[in-house]
Amino acid sequence: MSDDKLKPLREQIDSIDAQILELLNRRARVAEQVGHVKAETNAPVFRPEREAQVLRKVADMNPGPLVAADVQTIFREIMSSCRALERRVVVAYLGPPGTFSEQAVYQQFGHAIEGLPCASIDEVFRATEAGTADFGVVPVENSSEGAINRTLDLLLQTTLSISGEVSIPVHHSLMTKSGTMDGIRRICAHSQTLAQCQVWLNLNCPGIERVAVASNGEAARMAADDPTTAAIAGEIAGQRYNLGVVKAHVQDDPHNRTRFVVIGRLQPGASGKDKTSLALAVPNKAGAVYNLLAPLATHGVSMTRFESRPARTGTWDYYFYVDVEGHQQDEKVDRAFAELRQNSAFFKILGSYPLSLN
Ligand SMILES: O=C(O)C(=O)C[C@]1(C(=O)O)C=C[C@@H](O)C=C1
Repeated sequence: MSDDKLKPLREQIDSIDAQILELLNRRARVAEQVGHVKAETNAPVFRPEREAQVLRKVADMNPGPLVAADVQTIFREIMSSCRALERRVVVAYLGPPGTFSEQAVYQQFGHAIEGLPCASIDEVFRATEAGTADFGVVPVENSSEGAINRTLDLLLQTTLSISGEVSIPVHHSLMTKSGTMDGIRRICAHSQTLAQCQVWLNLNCPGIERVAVASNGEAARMAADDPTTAAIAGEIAGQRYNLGVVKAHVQDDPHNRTRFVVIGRLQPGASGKDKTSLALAVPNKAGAVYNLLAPLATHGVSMTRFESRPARTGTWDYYFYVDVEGHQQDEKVDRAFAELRQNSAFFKILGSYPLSLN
């Protein structure tokens, strides 16, 4: 009975799908032409500022009933596939596959890329600096645990620039091979993850040893090999290694998020809604930090993040990591930076890039 009613509706869907398919391939052929123009001038294939503009535009134009975020997900994949016709970009990230870093890669680049899982954050920087990867994606801060210090240290030294940011919700699950805690003697996860779950673990698993390992993906792999080991990781990592969920959402903060940055040789142009990251240091004397930041206020540039990190060179006391609204090519940002540079003992623009969509 209901099939009789479904049939004409499905015929409509089939006809619309045929039109979508035709349009998608028309779009892809234009992207191929863009690829030829870029190849003639050796221009970069991935243009994050253009992709950000397209994603903002489709969200603004979206009449519904599809929700804007879903429309953006669809268009991100369309652009990813079109981009892959020009060239498939290689993106290094903290592996193994199944980590939140891999999710961040797909959220930024879509799925039509070649992922390069690396054993450490250092390795992601090295692979990108060496040109083995076009881009790297590294975690920079977590909403519960704060800065990822290794990334901050490496950003100071690298010749690469930040060309994008991605923020993703981080929900951790306790998982084992059997899906129960029977016979479990240790719980493995990355040290940041253990810290993000410590209240829950103290309450629920007080007597079980906690072991920090290189990544949550590695913890999941270990749990798959050993029935006495439990892993805390994202459920995608658990699925990859066939683990059973003992308890979902064991992170202490239900709104836990991690922000990642994209690093590479590319320096994106302005997209209209951008952010610039800086690293600075001042001589250790009274009022120095206040004076350092005064030019931002003078030129009306908003600071969205301020982070300090002890300098380990012995030359200065602290490095400051500052994010401001705007692109370094914006006139007021450029003027403020010229003054900041004069007040600083160390001044490095880490990169200007489009604001993340979430
Ligand atoms: O506009 C471009 O430069 C393109 O290459 C096209 C396109 C797209 O599919 O819209 C693909 C890749 C770029 O990163 C940006 C946009």
